Amino acid sequence: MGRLATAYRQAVALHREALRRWEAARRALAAAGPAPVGSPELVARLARLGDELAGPVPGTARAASHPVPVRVGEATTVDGGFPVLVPLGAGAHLAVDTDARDTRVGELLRALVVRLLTAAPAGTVRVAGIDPAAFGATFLPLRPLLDAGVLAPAATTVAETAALLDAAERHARDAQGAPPEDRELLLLVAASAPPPRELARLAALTHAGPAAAVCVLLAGHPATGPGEAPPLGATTQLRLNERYALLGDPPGRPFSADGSGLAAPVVLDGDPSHATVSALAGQLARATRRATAVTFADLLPARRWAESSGAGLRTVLGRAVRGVRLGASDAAGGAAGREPVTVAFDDATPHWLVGGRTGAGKTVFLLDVLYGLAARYSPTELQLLLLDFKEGVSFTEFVPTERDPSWLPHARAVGIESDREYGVAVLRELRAELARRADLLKRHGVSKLADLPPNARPPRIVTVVDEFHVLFAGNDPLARQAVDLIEELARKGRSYGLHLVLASQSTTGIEALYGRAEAIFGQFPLRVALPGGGGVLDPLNDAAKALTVGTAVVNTAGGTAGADTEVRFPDAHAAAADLAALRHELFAARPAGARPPAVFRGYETPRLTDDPTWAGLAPGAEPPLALVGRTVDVAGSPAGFRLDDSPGRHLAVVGTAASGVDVLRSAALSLARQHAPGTARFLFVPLAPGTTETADDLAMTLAAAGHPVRRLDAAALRAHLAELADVSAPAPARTYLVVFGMDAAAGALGASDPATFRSGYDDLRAVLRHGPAHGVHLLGWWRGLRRLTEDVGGSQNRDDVACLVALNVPAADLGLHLGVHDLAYTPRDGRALLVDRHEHRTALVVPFVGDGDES
Ligand SMILES: Nc1ncnc2c1ncn2[C@@H]1O[C@H](COP(=O)(O)OP(=O)(O)OP(=O)(O)O)[C@@H](O)[C@H]1O
Repeated sequence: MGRLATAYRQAVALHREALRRWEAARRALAAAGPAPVGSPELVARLARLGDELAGPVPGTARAASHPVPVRVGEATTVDGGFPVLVPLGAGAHLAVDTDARDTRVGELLRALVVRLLTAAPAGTVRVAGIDPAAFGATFLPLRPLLDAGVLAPAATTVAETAALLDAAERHARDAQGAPPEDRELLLLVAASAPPPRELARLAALTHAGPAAAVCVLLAGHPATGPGEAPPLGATTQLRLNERYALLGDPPGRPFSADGSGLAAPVVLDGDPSHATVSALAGQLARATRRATAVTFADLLPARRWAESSGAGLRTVLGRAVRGVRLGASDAAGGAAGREPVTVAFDDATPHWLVGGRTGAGKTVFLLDVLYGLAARYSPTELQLLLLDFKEGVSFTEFVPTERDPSWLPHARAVGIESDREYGVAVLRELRAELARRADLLKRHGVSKLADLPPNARPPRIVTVVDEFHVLFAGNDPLARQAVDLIEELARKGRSYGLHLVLASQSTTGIEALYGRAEAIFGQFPLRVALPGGGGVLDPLNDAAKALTVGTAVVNTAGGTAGADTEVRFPDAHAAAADLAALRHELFAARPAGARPPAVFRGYETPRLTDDPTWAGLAPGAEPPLALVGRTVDVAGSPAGFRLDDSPGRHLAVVGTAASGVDVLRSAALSLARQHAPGTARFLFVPLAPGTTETADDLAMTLAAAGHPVRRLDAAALRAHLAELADVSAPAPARTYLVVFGMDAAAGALGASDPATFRSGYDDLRAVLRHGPAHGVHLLGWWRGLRRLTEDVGGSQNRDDVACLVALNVPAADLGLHLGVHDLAYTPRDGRALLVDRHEHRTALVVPFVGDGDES
């Protein structure tokens, strides 16, 4: 038999598997029958068969578990040529004795990479190159594959090669432990031989067997230099001479009986065209995108509200990103595996710390988690407190709005663009809840929530604080309170089913945390690093370095290296319609009598007439309530003062801010509403410039409601004060003296009466002391704190005006006036500090703004 026929038989034997799949090829073989060696007919049939045998059906070869026949070139004989294929894939490797500085070798290696990738299903083969001799140039023509995430940047230094081999060995170990269908092939292509140590490691991989799912293409082996080249396992050897390549026997499927290899010299295939490489890269990138797309539906359970939160809360966050990190980037391009990644609030991970620069997907991540939880647990199992400190819309979708009156039934309180005071109020509520739960556990004789009988078990509460660094900003008393509260809640919350999620762009450099960060964050074992959020991980853990938007590292060991899972999570913003549908579904299923969450919107300007407390005011209330705004607390409770008959029940509004007028107006209007017509009189004294109109408006409004009203000037004010100060006179009707710009009365009040030697201030102070007992109350706006102090007769008399609304007054001055050290107040637009000296009450409030249509 001629050499051609022998080689032909060898080739057929080698490709038996491929032939089985190729029905057409089998038929061609059967039809071939005996043909004379060298006949043109046989050569033609061989050529046809060669085309068909060029490889398996593209995209079907499971190269990780079975070697795939891959074409290397064409054998030439005197009778003609035929394609030569070698087995490559798990457990079958190739070595070339010349390195890629010989262009034929570089071309061959690139052709093999492209063919193997073409043969295998997308996402099942990843490629990493080693190219110390040409500094990676061998792989440059494959650049599109790099961009598609299939090819890792080539390792060119010893360190990079060693790191790559670390990853490859990890990959081999993981693959050996994985079921064959889950393995993916790592194709390691050494364009030239690495240094001896690394070469030995590479050689060892060729002995690791098919289960390691590694295929090595090693050029420049055996090394020509001194020293023994390490023996390779299961490797087809290719030797180059000037014109041809000589192919050794493939492992397990020898061409020859005596080990001499293929009897015909081979002309190696040239470079794949750029178009081929680009097309393949495009196709793989598309397939990767399809395969890695994680959708919002992936996060949802089969049944709504079917889970119990007894032992903890659990939700699916996304899918694990599969694959080895090869060098600086991930050759898998972050391909998502099938395995869902679950995160939990339980004994092991009671609290979470989330980091990520702005735009890294923090809001999306939080929405994914919140909807995932809300779909699994009913509101009797889970409640949410959501706090956002940045300008934005993070949690707006959970609260009723005009456009969408539904809300998330789990949400108890939602703060949007929150004030720090609101944050502290929420934390205080939580601490109160913690105390209630401690009592409950004690009564049942158990030490943690999970041990309570199901019918007595309160819901777990997850509190999310987005941009929490704002809460701790500065080093003022408020920041310290916040830190204290967080520390206590973090320490004790675990046992009581209270869980915290602190998210921020920066977790370092928070002054108020100095010396305590470790104690606090030590209670947050679950760390989530989004892009730019590596700060939540251990400084030695760089797992978050190469993250892209849509992926995160989840670490369950406080950020220490080795406990990382990279996860791809869906873009909740892109699935807004699905989210809304789910929210509506959950809303429709809310328990009977469910109430919407308490909402605090930092930017909102409340109006008296919209306030539910105003609506509930009616004549006959004793003592009457002077409403001035809303408290910055969880419930948004009314802010005001009860004007009873004890000395000092007067209201001073202090500060130059024009909103002082609105505060007085709200107080006067709300008081008027609590008196039947004719039972209280209102004396309006507009002294500050620009207040006449407001005073007149108010006077008209109250008169229309049947209340006796009068407008006074400064002189008349003094006369009335003298009258009202006379306690021997019969008590007048309930009287409210409403003074806009009390400080402007200095001239009128300061002068002493030549007959009695009394000044207006003497009368004023008498009214402040004794007025309330006679039904007389002063409501005054002072533009400066010093004037107020002087008017009441010095700070020793400050209790004579016990109700204070401080607008833009510096905290230091205010603290001095009140005799309070370390007052936590930062004056700003739209906020005021309410102080009731009798009730020892201090609260940040949002004063009502007037709209002129309270009538
Ligand atoms: N899983 C994802 N897949 C794809 N795109 C995403 C994903 N998560 C977020 N994005 C996109 O990234 C952008 C930023 O997301 P997001 O609003 O959550 O960022 P953020 O960290 O909250 O930003 P900021 O703090 O500035 O508000 C959005 O355009 C969003 O669509």
